[in-house]
Amino acid sequence: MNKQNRRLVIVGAGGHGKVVADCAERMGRWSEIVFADSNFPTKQHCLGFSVVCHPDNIESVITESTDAFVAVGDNHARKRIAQSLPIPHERLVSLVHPNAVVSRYVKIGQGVLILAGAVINADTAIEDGSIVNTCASVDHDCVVGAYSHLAPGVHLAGAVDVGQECFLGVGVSVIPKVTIGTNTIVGAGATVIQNLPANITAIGTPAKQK
Ligand SMILES: CC(=O)SCCNC(=O)CCNC(=O)[C@H](O)C(C)(C)COP(=O)(O)OP(=O)(O)OC[C@H]1O[C@@H](n2cnc3c(N)ncnc32)[C@H](O)[C@@H]1OP(=O)(O)O
Repeated sequence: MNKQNRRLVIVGAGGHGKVVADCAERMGRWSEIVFADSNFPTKQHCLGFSVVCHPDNIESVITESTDAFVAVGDNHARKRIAQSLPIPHERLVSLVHPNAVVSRYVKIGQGVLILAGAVINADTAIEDGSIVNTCASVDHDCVVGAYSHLAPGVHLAGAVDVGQECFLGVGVSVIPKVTIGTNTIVGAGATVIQNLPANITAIGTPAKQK
């Protein structure tokens, strides 16, 4: 990709948006990074990058040389926004921080974020719209389902299957071969030692339904 010609529009200029912009800048692939945010026009800048439009008007700033990224922490909102963006799927880019260690045998979807200090080992899949946050690790043969979020310091052992739109809070650990059902939340600091069903919140060590 020619850096001279490409612009990145980040949707969401909140705290998560700052981390995303910093990551994108470090990647050095875009000549210009701007935001679309629902507080526009009141909010004009974020970290020194311009806020150029409201997300409802994002079409006005998208050209053939524009890529986009949705920097919204809430899994369901991120999915909804990503799926309604007026941009070809392949230009909903994934961001991998240069200080993440990602095996070349990892399959990464569109709109994925992998932040500094993350380690992702071989034969793992990180599906569309997922977040592997700062210093999280995902070991061999795992699946992180679409629009899930592994918060900072989450550790997945080998062959863990995290369903779609799950949220694992800061510092969660998961032992090998565990499956976590779709849309389940695991509270900060929990240790998951057995399968968790879909649509629950689990906390504690060992993790149990709240
Ligand atoms: C860069 C970033 O910041 S990324 C974002 C990272 N964010 C996180 O990691 C947040 C993780 N969130 C949590 O752990 C939350 O506490 C949740 C989602 C598990 C629960 O949230 P809520 O439903 O609002 O629960 P609430 O705060 O009302 O607590 C309910 C009970 O569960 C307990 N509880 C809540 N979270 C936890 C937890 N992680 N571990 C153990 N107990 C917990 C509370 O002490 C409370 O107990 P009580 O009823 O005996 O008083």
